[in-house]
Amino acid sequence: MNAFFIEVIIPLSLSKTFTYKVSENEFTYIDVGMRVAVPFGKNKIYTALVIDLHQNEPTLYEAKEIHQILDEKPIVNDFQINHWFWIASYYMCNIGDVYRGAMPSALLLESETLISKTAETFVNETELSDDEFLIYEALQNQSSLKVQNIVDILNKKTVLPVIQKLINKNIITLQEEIQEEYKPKLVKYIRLRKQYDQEENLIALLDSLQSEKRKNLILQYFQLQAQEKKPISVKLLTETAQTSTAIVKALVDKQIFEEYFIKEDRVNFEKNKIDNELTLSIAQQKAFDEIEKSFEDKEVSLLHGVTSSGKTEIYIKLIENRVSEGKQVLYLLPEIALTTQLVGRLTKHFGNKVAVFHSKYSNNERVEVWNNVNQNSETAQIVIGARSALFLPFNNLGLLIVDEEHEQTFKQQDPAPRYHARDAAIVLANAHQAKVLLGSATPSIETYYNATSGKFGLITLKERFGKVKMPEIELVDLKDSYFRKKMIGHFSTTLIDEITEAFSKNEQVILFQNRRGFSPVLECLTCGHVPQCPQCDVSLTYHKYKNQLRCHYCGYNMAKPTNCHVCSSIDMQTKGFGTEQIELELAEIFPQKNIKRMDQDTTRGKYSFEKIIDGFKNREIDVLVGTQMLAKGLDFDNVSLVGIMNADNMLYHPDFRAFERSFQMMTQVAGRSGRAEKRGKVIIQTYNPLHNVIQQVTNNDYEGMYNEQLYERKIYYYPPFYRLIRLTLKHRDFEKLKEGSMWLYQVLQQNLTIPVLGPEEPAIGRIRNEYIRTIMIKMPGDTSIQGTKKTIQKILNSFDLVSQYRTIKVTVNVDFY
Ligand SMILES: Nc1ncnc2c1ncn2[C@@H]1O[C@H](COP(=O)(O)OP(=O)(O)OP(=O)(O)O)[C@@H](O)[C@H]1O
Ligand SMILES: [Zn+2]
Repeated sequence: MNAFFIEVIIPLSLSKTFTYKVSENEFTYIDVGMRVAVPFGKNKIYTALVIDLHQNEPTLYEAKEIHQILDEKPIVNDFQINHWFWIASYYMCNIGDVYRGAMPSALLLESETLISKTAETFVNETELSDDEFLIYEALQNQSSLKVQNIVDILNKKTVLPVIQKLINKNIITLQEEIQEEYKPKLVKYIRLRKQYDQEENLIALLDSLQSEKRKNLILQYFQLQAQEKKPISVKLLTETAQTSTAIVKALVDKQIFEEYFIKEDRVNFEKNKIDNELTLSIAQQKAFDEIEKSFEDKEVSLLHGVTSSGKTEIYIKLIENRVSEGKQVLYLLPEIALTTQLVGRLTKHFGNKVAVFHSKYSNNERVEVWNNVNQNSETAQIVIGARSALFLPFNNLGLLIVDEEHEQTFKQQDPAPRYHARDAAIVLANAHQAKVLLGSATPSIETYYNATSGKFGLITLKERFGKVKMPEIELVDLKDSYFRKKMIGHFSTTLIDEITEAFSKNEQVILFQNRRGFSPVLECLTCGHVPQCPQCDVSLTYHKYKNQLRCHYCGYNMAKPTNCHVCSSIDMQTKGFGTEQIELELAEIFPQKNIKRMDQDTTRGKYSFEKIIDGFKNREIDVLVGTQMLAKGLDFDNVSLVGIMNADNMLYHPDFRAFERSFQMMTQVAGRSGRAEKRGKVIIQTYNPLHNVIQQVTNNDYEGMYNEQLYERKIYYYPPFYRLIRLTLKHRDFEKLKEGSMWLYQVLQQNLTIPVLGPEEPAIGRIRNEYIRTIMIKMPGDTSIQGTKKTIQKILNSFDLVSQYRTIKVTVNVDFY
């Protein structure tokens, strides 16, 4: 008798695929790329992916039968399956990790998933099937259900399709989702009531008003109206008239003014806005032609365009061409840059052909995009997304754009798969015979190396759009300023003067400080004790607003102590400074100004980032103080000044990329200044004004930075000349970890003929009570990478077999930088 089998991937951290038994009917029905529910382990059900159909009975175990088939058509294609296996092999992780990371979790239901009712959907009960109704009803009485509960309720095994249907109807959701609605910002505007359009009414009104202040306000209103020729916000009016909102409100109450609201993004602040028809400048057009030309013989090209050179508009033109050929386009961006701002710019050109995909989207939204891409639907012909968009079921890609390609967030660090989206995009493009365009004002050293050595095409754009000059950068020597007492808190008087000047012209300011919280540490002046995290080897950061000490690694927090835990002295002082302190100091110097902070602490909610961006764009916020979040391709037209509060702490990170990253970060932040018409200004406060990197930033000398760094990389065996693999070992038992990592190091050392370094205790040697050791392997460009990885994998497998080390967790990170 013939037996029929399928080969599947299970969404668990397992390197093997598994064989299941199917009937002959199922065998003819199933295709590669469909999902099947399968039993695995002790009575657990998982959503597995079919990658092969065959008739070879497994020899090591008896094949179980599948539970049920979940799809009518494949939802994953061969391009993806091949790409996922490539990722597993290149990044040395399990195929199950890749599958799990690649699929939206709504497509991976498993027996433990918690299901709950969607908050406000109106449900027409008569339209539900019996099974659907039973689940719906159960959720009226219970806040959540497991898949197993649903099996019991329906008294059948095949429940996943019903659950999927309810998800599609938006009646239920999976529990891990964040449910927060984004309401576009409404701005309050003011106008005189209609009857005062008539002059006699207006004169009568002015005569009747007793209060000079009120009269003045109305006169100011007219003056503004004549000047601005656009809606007048309450804020603008009170500012110009130098009066309080109370007076405005009094006039509203008296039925003289009326208030109305407009959605922020409908108001156009940009003076030289061009309508949908897009004309490239001469320089942009030239770059565009060069890119198309370079695509003729290069798979990958780099667009190296200075900040605000208008790279986005060039991308749009390139996308237009591919879309008209009927091809799919993927536009990858760092998560944080995926603002409504950019999405708006693209949808304006391509209307409903644009789909957006990133981690803050709900499960339902993600499944919808997945299905649209899979069906090659026009509504998802262009996908803008963060790195995970790379896993969507594209079957006809023509172009992949990786914007801000130097951003380290393209590399996934945890959990596996620890892939680099830029590099994985190049591999995917190859399979589709699609082209890749990398874009950046500050390319990574590796990419620039590939571009100058002829592997990639290189297109350079040196001028800003509108021929605006690059910002003028002024260095302030902090040592000198402190010595001459020209400092107010952490602000040099030069910076304060420039801020005052910007305010006087109604221009906005961005201040950059690469550290959140109020100050890094609290120190006892008597005994020198600095409170430490009990679970990690780091000192706690002081957050003034919450009056807390917090650990930035594990989230541990405690109320700020009033006296030292060691010597009981009450002389505790803060050292160093973060964004919170800058915000507070500035608020003291400029009490009337609206100062907001943008860092991890203020942007946790689904749309909190957007809200701050909107407020700033809207000019309701005068100063934005923030961490590197500010450096991600944001486009504001009224920022004339950028201040970098302290350039030095970035430079001294223990990392081979510290100088490259400092250059990128400062150049990018500086690039937010003066983007519309006028040349912007940047003040960099530093103790090292003569430091090469600071000089390179000041002179906008990317090549200088590149050449110097490349030289260092060469002599110290770093990328692009060497590829690095880092092994991280963790255990709660310090001695065991020490022994185990030494064992692993020695075996690697004996079996590899390339540099193996370590085992090293990293700068933070313990996190969440686990001690950490790292081992680094350096592979020269000319070694067989696949062969070396195989050897490493074998050694790791044997490490796992040593019984006393079995509890040591080892993670592998390929190209971890
Ligand atoms: N051809 C064009 N027509 C009209 N406006 C343009 C054009 N090209 C660019 N701009 C405007 O110039 C500004 C800068 O462009 P863009 O944001 O694309 O720069 P960028 O090169 O991506 O800069 P960064 O690297 O700093 O993010 C934007 O406000 C954009 O709308
Ligand atoms: Zn901690």
